[in-house]
Amino acid sequence: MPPRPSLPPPAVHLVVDRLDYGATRLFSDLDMTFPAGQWTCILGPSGVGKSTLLRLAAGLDTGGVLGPGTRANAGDGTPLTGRFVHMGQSDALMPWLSVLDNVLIGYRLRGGVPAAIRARALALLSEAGLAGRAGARPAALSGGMRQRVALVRTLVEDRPVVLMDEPFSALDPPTRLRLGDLAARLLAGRTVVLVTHDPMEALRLGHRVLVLGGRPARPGAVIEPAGAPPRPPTAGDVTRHYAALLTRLAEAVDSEEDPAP
Ligand SMILES: Nc1ncnc2c1ncn2[C@@H]1O[C@H](COP(=O)(O)OP(=O)(O)OP(=O)(O)O)[C@@H](O)[C@H]1O
Repeated sequence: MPPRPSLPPPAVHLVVDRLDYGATRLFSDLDMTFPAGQWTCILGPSGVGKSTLLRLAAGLDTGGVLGPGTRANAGDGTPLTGRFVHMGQSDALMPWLSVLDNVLIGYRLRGGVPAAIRARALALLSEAGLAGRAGARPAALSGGMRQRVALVRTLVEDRPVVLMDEPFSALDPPTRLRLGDLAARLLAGRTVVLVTHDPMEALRLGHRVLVLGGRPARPGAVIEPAGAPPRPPTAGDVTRHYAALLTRLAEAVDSEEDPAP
């Protein structure tokens, strides 16, 4: 059984009246809700704004000029502070800390690491194929190993809302499959927003799958594959939606490269 989150998962409500980078308006009149306890997987062309959307949901600085109505809250309007964890594209590992201390850095900064959390971190490192690496420094690891450490750090945080930006991108396909299953199992019942470039991964892991496209960027129609995640790659609804999702992605890429006059 996955551990129960210490707090019930809220929905995430993101409103962006506008976000500009110079003359480019990345978002305008965006209003999205990520339902409580579900995985929403977001795909879209490179540069469309997926990482920025995730940063906005996390309340992080985007470096852009925001409209005054921009806000990210729980579905009931309360702040998300302390209830989410954000895993960005960079692994953000501290080079001077060991793998285990990197995984536990949130607890260390908050004043202490309970013995049960330390044991859980070690168990998760083992499940992520990093048994025996707990004492290593990040520089001694491959890119895929470092990404797995960042994933374990995210999982150990035990937050009801999890925002992940391409968490499996540096992994070989079998490891990617295995760690996707691990994350789905451990994060069942949480509110998860996952950015990925992999339609198969989105259809395997998502309760809801959508493509972000256009400029300003907008979410397309939501696909809701049947069955509980993680679905095997051969699941009927994974294969059934795969071609349509690829087509939607290709259309979104085409519209980026060849905007209408
Ligand atoms: N701090 C910034 N200053 C200027 N432009 C920015 C900044 N951050 C993002 N952008 C621009 O905003 C757009 C969206 O970036 P973002 O990283 O969100 O895209 P993405 O969809 O996540 O791309 P990828 O799939 O390649 O990771 C890009 O054109 C990017 O160049």
